[in-house]
Amino acid sequence: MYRLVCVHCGATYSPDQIIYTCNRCGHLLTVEYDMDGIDVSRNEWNRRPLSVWRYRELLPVRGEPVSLQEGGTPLYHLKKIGKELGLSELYAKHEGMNPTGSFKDRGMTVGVSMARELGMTSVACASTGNTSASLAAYAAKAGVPCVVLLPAGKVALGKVAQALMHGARVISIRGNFDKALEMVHELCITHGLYLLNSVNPYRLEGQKTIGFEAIDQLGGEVPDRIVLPVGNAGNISAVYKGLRELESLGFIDRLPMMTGIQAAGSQPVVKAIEQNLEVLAPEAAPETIATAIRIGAPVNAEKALVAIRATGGTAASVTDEEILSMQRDLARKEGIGVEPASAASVAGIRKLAELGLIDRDERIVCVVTGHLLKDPETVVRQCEPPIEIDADLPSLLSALR
Ligand SMILES: Cc1ncc(COP(=O)(O)O)c(C=O)c1O
Ligand SMILES: N[C@@H](CCOP(=O)(O)O)C(=O)O
Repeated sequence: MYRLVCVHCGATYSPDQIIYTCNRCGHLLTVEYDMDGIDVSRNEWNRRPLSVWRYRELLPVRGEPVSLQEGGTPLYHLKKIGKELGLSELYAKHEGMNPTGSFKDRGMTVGVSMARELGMTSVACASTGNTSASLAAYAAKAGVPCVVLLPAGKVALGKVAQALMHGARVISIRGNFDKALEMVHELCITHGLYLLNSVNPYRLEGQKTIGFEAIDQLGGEVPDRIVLPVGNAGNISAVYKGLRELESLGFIDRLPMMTGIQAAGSQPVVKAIEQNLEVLAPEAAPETIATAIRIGAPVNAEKALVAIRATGGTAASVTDEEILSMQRDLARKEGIGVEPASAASVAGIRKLAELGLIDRDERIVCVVTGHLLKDPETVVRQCEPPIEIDADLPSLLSALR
């Protein structure tokens, strides 16, 4: 049993209402379960395969989900990078290993399943790329038409390719992501499409399972810190919400310090934390090589600020050069291929460690959110091109010298 509750004024709504913001105050809604009615033990969860659906008692879907086998992503111990930073317990949870290559699949399996349960017959989103790739795939699986709005010229090639190939109607707007989200929200309200951006409370339920899995992979131990790249701030809010639920079930007895990392050219959440603002000041012209987090007015900011402050966490920004340098280090020292936005979480930890702002004994889980192949152009620009040679051994030996 659950209901929808406004995160700001507490107004409540029935779970079968198609609603994304509070009618009373305009803020976002969240899913609130009747915790006394949740009947499951940790042992029962541990007997199931590691996957979003291991945690189904804390998810809103009641029927058979629309699933592409999401979750169950690897948690890698970053031994070399950790050693360089003096952090012996540094881990990366590689969300790029989901079916469409990003954490969005955890959200979409739940969001698209709910679309079906609610009787919705078409879905839509705005996207910096990954949300659209994921929604297009899950809409294809569910057999519903899908519309996606992208900021023209600012979406990585692999992501556009995915949305197109999975059969979405792909529209590029001459404007940024924030504008695209405003437009698609209005389209959905006025024309009855189901909105599957992170303003959708059900979608975020799936994303909270990142935190559940990380704890299970650490043998049930809560990490001291969970670090996430922050764009629209849905993911950090979702992980925090999930951990609060585990705490209220008595499955964990403390919360990790929630830590958000943004790009220097797009850092409204970092500024709000640094300046102790109650309400975040949007950035009109966000810019970064990490296009996935090129977002100036994060819609989930209110929840993210609570998550960071309530857990004694922090927020920090990293430059594009720091992001790319960590993308190369993860690839070359650890064998982990991620897109630029994803490298931001580990780049942020490098920065915090170098500034002496974190304890070296901490056990830290960095969420790396999307796969390297999402943005091949940024990869190729950083690397020497292949050498072309004649097809004979002497030419090969000469090239290798
Ligand atoms: C790869 C990647 N990392 C991080 C983010 C940021 O997540 P959020 O918007 O939930 O803060 C996004 C998109 O939102 C993304 O696509
Ligand atoms: N990075 C995201 C942008 C935010 O989308 P949201 O629906 O999670 O808020 C993307 O991939 O589009």
